[in-house]
Amino acid sequence: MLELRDAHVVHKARTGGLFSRDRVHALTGADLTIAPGETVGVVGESGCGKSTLARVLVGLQRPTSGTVTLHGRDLWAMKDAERRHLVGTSVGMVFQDPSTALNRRLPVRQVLRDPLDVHRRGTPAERDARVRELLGLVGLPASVADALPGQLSGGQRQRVAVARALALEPALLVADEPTSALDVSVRAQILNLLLGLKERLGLAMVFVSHDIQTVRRMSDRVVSMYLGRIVEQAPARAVPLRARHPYTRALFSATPGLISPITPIPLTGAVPSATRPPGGCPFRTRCWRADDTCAAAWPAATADGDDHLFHCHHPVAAGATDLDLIQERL
Ligand SMILES: Nc1ncnc2c1ncn2[C@@H]1O[C@H](COP(=O)(O)OP(=O)(O)OP(=O)(O)O)[C@@H](O)[C@H]1O
Repeated sequence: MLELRDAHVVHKARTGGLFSRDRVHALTGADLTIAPGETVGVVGESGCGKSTLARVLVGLQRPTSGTVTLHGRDLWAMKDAERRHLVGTSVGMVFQDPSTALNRRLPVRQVLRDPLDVHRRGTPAERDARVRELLGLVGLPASVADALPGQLSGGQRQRVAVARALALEPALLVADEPTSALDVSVRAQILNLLLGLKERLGLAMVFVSHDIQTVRRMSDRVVSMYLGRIVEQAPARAVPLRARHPYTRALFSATPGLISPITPIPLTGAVPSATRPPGGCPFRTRCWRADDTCAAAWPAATADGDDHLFHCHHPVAAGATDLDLIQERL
């Protein structure tokens, strides 16, 4: 349904609000395919390019190079209006903060009608009916239609944002940190809502989150990113113990309660700057398994069974425990 091929995003770096000569490598050589109905979770430390990947997938960010193909059509080879129509009707996006994502001056009814009006869906009466249907779909009473977003709770606002994303019956929903701006008490409700909608509507979903436990619970496939690179894609049931990339293992071992209460696999040093990512494998400066080979070249993808790809010259053995890796690290 959606395919990225060798997608790169390079930004001009900003220092103190001014552009400098440096370039930020936000996304490097990303290959990713999203099949109908599947949920792909994206994990990685802050600044690794998760949001950039999401923005590229929904056509909000044009890749510096590489292709994005939606329903077999190259997004950036078409006219702007055509692309906006194709993306607008096939992909819904839910952002992190519903307070800024929704127009505060418009009542919810108009927020939800907007995409229907823009894409001229149905008659005015059918659009009103769709607004009522959307509110029901996300578990909100019809009376919410008259409220302004500011009169709603954070959880209700995010439900409205989900409803708006679903207005045109997209086949794919991309959710970038959809719960991180919400109170802990309502996070589970929004996650359950998304899971329910996915089942009910047969949606494919890309789910970006810092919360690794949640990504694992929500996803069929987990994509692990480091410094702009997708380093591994594995079935959610295979992580963490059958993940093969040392970074994926280290990331998951730092999540309390996931495997065992032992200390995480220690990584040395800080994440290098995205303006000067190390050549070869960018993780090599922190990886306990790295050697000269890792500096020489970015490793090609290796397959480990169906639906599992990793980029590593010295992968971890499938099934190695955290304790095995900590001992190896020492
Ligand atoms: N418009 C921009 N101009 C310059 N640099 C940018 C821009 N957008 C993103 N970046 C940089 O690109 C890199 C990737 O950013 P991105 O927001 O995609 O990461 P992320 O993994 O989503 O981070 P977080 O988890 O903190 O949201 C970062 O180094 C970021 O500072």
